[in-house]
Amino acid sequence: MSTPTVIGTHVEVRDLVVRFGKRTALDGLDLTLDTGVHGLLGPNGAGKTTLMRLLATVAKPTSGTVSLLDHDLRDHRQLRRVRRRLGYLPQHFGYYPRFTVREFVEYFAWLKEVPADRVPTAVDRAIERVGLLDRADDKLKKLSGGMLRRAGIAQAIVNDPDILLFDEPTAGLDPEQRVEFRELLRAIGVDACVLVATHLVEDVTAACTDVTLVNGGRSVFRGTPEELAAAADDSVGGDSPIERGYTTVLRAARQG
Ligand SMILES: Nc1ncnc2c1ncn2[C@@H]1O[C@H](COP(=O)(O)OP(=O)(O)OP(=O)(O)O)[C@@H](O)[C@H]1O
Repeated sequence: MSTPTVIGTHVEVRDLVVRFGKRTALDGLDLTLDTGVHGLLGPNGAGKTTLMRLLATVAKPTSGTVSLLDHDLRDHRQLRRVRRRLGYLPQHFGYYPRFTVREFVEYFAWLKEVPADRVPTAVDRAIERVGLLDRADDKLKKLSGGMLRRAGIAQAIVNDPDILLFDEPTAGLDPEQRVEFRELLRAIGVDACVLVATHLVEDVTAACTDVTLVNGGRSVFRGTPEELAAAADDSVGGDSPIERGYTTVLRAARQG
């Protein structure tokens, strides 16, 4: 069956709760996302990775609903269709060290059921977009940390996904690569829904169309990077307006 070309809402999350024993990671989170580059900010333990894992369909909620591309994830066929249209770079990703960059990206093309005749072109294009073509035949174990991250980005984009989830994608990238990565985000975000969890507010300012701030498993702010910067209280410390806005909103949320 072919992939539907008409896409409604990309991500629709309602009253999402995730508990690990007594610990509540997500506490009634609501989120709707469509095309664009969406930043996900929040302090350590806020629930960002938990949310990413749910959207990547590798974990299930305790309660609440997740709808992706208007598909019901409880139905196996719909889930499989959605997975073909997803890209995910986890915070810590596993890989076979003896795979070359090309083999690694090809493997994900196969997992995403990219048609066999399109695989070579899709793999080359993904590797080229992260600037690793000259290292395409190197084994992963020979790459630097930043290059490995770029190989991780290449696997996430190889199927030209409609929903792209990046968890801390710029960790380990050098400044030039970070700038290029943000350009890549902006280009992909024209047609796709890109969600980027990060601690680097510069990434949000430079690349995101909007930002969601989570704290204690709840969304405490949603707006443009400019609106977050405008929320800043002058008495709050920080090196940039958006850092001050982030701290101001967070403190207000903590005070209830
Ligand atoms: N597998 C797990 N078992 C138990 N608790 C977990 C598990 N995964 C996450 N948690 C808890 O859920 C909460 C949210 O964790 P999560 O990793 O989603 O936060 P985060 O916002 O991604 O944090 P960070 O910025 O440090 O990466 C934390 O309190 C964490 O300890």
